[in-house]
Amino acid sequence: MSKPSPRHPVPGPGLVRLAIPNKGRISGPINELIEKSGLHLAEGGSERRLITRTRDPNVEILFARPIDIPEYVASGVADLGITGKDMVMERGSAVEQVLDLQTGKATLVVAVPEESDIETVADLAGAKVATEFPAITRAFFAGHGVAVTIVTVGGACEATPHLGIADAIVDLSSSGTTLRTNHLRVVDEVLASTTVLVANPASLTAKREKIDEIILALESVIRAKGQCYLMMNVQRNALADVREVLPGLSGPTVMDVASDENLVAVHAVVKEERVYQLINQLKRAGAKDILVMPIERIIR
Ligand SMILES: Nc1ncnc2c1ncn2[C@@H]1O[C@H](COP(=O)(O)OP(=O)(O)OP(=O)(O)O)[C@@H](O)[C@H]1O
Ligand SMILES: O=P(O)(O)OC[C@H]1O[C@H](OP(=O)(O)OP(=O)(O)O)[C@H](O)[C@@H]1O
Ligand SMILES: [Mg+2]
Repeated sequence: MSKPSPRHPVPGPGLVRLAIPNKGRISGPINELIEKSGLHLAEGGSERRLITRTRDPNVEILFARPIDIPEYVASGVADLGITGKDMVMERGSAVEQVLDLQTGKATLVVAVPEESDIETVADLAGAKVATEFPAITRAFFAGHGVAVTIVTVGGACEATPHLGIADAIVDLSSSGTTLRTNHLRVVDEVLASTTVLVANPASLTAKREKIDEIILALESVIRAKGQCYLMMNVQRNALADVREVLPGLSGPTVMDVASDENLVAVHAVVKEERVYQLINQLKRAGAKDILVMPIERIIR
C-alpha cells in the first residue's frame, strides 16, 4: 500500500514555517504579537486552520498544541516555534532558544497541602507527586537525590493531594490564586517559564537571513511594550526645566517650530507607567500641547 505524500511536507529552502499555539492561554498574546510585528496572518488564523500564510510570502504559520511545538521544530516540520519554555524542557527537544518573548510568565513549583508537615524537597522521599510535567519532575527530584513516585495527570493537578492521589504536586503557578484556593503551600521552585521563540538548529544555519528578519520584527514589538511616545511644545526659555524632568528616559529630541521661533517641539520615548506623573511635572515645567501616543514597534 502506498502512503499518500503529506500535503504540507518539511518546508523547502525558500520557506520558513513558524509553529504557534492553536489554543490555550498563550495563544492570544502570541497572535497579537504576530499581528503587531507586521507579519499578519493572511486568513486571520482561525482555530481550526492547520497552516496560514502571512504577509511575507516566505513565512507561513503552523498551528499546533504548545506541548507538540518543540518536537515539530526539532524534527524540522517547522523551522521556528513559539511556546512555553516549560514545554521545551518537558519534551527535552533539540531546539535552540533564539528569543525570550517575556510573556506567559509562570513558575513551576513543588507544593503540598497547607497542613502538611513537609517543609523541604528532601522530606518528600518516598512520596507521590502528581504533575502534568513528568520529565521535568523526574529530573528535578533525581537532581536532589530524592526518590518519589510520579503520577502523571492531564490537568487540575491541584485537586490530587485532596483526593489522596498524591502527597505533593509540581504545577504551574502564576498569580498564585489556584494554589491559595486549593490550600496548597509552595515548598520549592522548579523552573521559571516564559514564552520563547525556538529554532531548528539546521534551519538556523540554512535560513538565517529570513529567521533574523522574523526575530527583528518580534523583538521590535517586545521592545515597544510598555513604552509610549510623548510630544509637546515648550517655550525656548523653559526648555532646560522640561529637560530636567525628562532625563533618564531615552534622550528627548528637540526641534524648532517653524511658525514660532520662541517655541520648540520636544519628543521623547517614556515608560507608560510614568506618564501620569510625568505629565503633571512637564506641565509645571512649562510644556503645553502634550500628546501621548502608543508605540507599536521600536527597531534598533
Ligand atoms: N498561569 C498559567 N498557568 C498555566 N500555564 C501558563 C500560565 N501562564 C502561562 N502559562 C503557559 O501557557 C502554556 C500552557 O499551554 P496549554 O496548552 O497547557 O494551555 P492552557 O492555557 O494551560 O490550556 P489547557 O490547560 O486548557 O490545555 C505553558 O507554556 C505555560 O507555561
Ligand atoms: O497561579 P494561577 O494564576 O492561579 O495559575 C495557575 C493555574 O493555571 C494553570 O491551570 P490551567 O488553567 O491551565 O488548567 P489545567 O490545570 O487544567 O491545565 C495551572 O495548571 C494552574 O492550575
Ligand atoms: Mg494548562
